Amino acid sequence: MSIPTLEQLHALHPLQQPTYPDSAAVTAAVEKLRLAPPLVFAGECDDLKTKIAAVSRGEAFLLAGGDCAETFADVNADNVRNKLRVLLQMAVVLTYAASVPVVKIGRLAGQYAKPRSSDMETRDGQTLPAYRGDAVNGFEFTPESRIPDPQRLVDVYNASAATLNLVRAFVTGGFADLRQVHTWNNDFVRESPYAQRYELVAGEIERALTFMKAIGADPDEFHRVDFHSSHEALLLDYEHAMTRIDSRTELPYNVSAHMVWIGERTRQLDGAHVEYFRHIRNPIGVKLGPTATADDALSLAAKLNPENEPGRLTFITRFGAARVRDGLAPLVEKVTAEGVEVAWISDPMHGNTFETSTGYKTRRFDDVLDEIQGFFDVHRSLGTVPGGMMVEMTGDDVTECIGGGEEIDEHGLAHRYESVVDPRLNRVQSLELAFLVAEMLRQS
Ligand SMILES: O=C[C@H](O)[C@H](O)COP(=O)(O)O
Ligand SMILES: C=C(OP(=O)(O)O)C(=O)O
Repeated sequence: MSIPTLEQLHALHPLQQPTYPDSAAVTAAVEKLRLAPPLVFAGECDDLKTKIAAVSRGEAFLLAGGDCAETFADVNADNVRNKLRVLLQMAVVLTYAASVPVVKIGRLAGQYAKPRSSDMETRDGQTLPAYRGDAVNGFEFTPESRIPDPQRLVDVYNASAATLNLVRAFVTGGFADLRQVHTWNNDFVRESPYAQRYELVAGEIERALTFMKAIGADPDEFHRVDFHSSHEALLLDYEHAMTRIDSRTELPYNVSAHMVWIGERTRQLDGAHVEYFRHIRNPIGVKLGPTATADDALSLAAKLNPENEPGRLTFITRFGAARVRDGLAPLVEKVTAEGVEVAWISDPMHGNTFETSTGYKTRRFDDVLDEIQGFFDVHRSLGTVPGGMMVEMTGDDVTECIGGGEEIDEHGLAHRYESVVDPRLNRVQSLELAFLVAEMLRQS
């Protein structure tokens, strides 16, 4: 099946695309990207697909995490390492407490484009185009900065290449070695009860490793981890330009990330995003929010995974804590009854956002936790598999979400609010979540 041309996709009027003032500059950027080396290889995407198939059978748990929106300014070693470190800590906690392998996926090395509720933003009486991520325009609230610039698509490629290069170096070059479990915790807030709890887990792992080594077992898996990249494939100019035919199979793959997903706002069955996604062979995700019906899910599965290939399709559900129990159950029930192969993942962030009286977009830690609990409850009651979670988090001590052990309140948000779009769990909240979800996983 050959992939549609970019012109054919644009003829379907894709939603959430920027309006560029200079179309020749868009063509030039796209042509440049078409010649760029791949960021990932098709074989790596296939490996991830196999792992997600195991997730859907309940043999592994998927942990996806990273920024809501990456920024070019944050492409540096400290930032990438901090994010990776918390993800590795979360994965260790989940693996140790629940005794299941964890498939690790970063929302990184490409998560630069954001769908927005409104095209325009007004501040102090001035109205400008909304910020749509560094892939599109600048965050600075000036008319010049908010003009969509297609050169940014090339910048996304370069930033993603630099990030992925660092990630690959970290995960294979010793940083992710299990013998570093203590080191990952070194500069953690010592008073945090979760850092202390983590120390206990790390101590037990260390003893187990020493024992294994003593009996002559020191497998490769102790020294390196598999880590995968993902992002919302929103900007079709970029995603189409980053699609290549795999020389082994002659099939098209998006080579900008191992896994890509379709957002809640662009999952229309006859829309351009679904049309593009049905042609690529990567493992793919689709967000399903409270307006999704079981028939929507079935139609999406039929179109995106007609061969019902295990690991190909992941539904990432984001109903909100208040609606997850009633809303998710009918979907899972019908999709399962129809024999559809799918991994179910909870996104406990996007259905739980609200704005404080002081103007901060935030989420309550308790709502995030409750949505995941609801997700587990639904799957437990139906005998299906709660496959994993995708969270917006950072490795830094930001104050963007309310609650958690540190008890950040509305006033505390101002202390260190750095996200350019949606609020992320900070380091302590992320680790705390991992311990609480590990408990749910153990019980399920
Ligand atoms: O990350 C998701 C969306 O891009 C985000 O929630 C949209 O936010 P908005 O409603 O402020 O546009
Ligand atoms: C935009 C996102 O989510 P959703 O499509 O679910 O709103 C996201 O995950 O960044």
